[in-house]
Amino acid sequence: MRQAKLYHYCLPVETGVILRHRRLKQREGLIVQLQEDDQTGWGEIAPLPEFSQETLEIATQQAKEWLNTWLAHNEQDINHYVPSVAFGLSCALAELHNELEQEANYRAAPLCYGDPDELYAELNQMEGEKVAKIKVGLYEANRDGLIVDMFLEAIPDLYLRLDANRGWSLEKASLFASKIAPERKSRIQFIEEPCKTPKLSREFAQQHNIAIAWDETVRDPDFLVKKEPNLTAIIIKPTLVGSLGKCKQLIEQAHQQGLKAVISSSIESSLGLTQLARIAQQYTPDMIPGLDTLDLMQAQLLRQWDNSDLPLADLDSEFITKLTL
Ligand SMILES: O=C(O)CCC(=O)C1=CC=C[C@@H](O)[C@@H]1C(=O)O
Ligand SMILES: [Mg+2]
Repeated sequence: MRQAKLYHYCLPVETGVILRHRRLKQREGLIVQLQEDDQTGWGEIAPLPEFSQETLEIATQQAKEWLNTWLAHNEQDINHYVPSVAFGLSCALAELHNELEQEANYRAAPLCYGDPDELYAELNQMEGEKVAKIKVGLYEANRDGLIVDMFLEAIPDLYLRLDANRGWSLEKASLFASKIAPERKSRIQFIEEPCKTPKLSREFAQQHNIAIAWDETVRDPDFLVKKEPNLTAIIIKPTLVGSLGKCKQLIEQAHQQGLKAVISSSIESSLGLTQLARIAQQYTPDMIPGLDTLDLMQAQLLRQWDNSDLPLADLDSEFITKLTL
């Protein structure tokens, strides 16, 4: 006997600089629940404005369509659906079939939203491998370079991930690089998409001997995982990429080529985020995932993130509405 439920959620958030061109005040998405016999599976479908191609309206329409085919035992291949829908449904199916382990990797790389002092305090308390992520390309390249170099000098066991979201020209990226002491460059694990095009990013990496990672490029329709000089990692944001199966394939291809694969958030609620932490633990166990986004929200949804003090909202809360299928 199959049952399916679909909910809409809307949570207050303060995304600050993380989304660059748009400051979200609320994060909206869908929650799906599948039940079969005595098993249950949950999933989150939450297209991210500015990053996802699809709107929430399209995602809702597609989710309803798939759920109705599933209820009729005639389900369609989820890979034919938009990425957020394919991902959320595949998580619900994976839970239903007990294919997603419970153990999670909660060691997210702390994100710096602009105030270096805050990150400094957090890093000094961090146990084990020290890895943090800083957004660059929002202020002057010169300033970014000085701040990054200061962190690397002040904390000798620190590794940094940087993210420019294709914000720099080659000149600006070079100005940034000129501020980093040569002996500290190797502690930049990577810069995600430093320049406006992948071609310029490659040129930058080669000229300055700084590692890069693909994030936006992974979502290009003709993207193929390929080892290249100075490329160390690919960033996988499942909500933007698609089904769990597709993400697993990308991770395997990256590992086969000696590249790292980093599971990263698209600002999902704690429901989706804890699933991402479980996916990271299961498929990229040696890699700290990029999941430090829960604190942008004012509440958690249905599932508790390790050690978070945010209130936990349930299905009866003001943030959730049930939809008809
Ligand atoms: O990857 C992480 O460590 C956290 C998530 C993160 O940085 C992002 C999430 C969503 C949109 C972005 O601006 C940003 C990114 O580009 O990677
Ligand atoms: Mg990025």
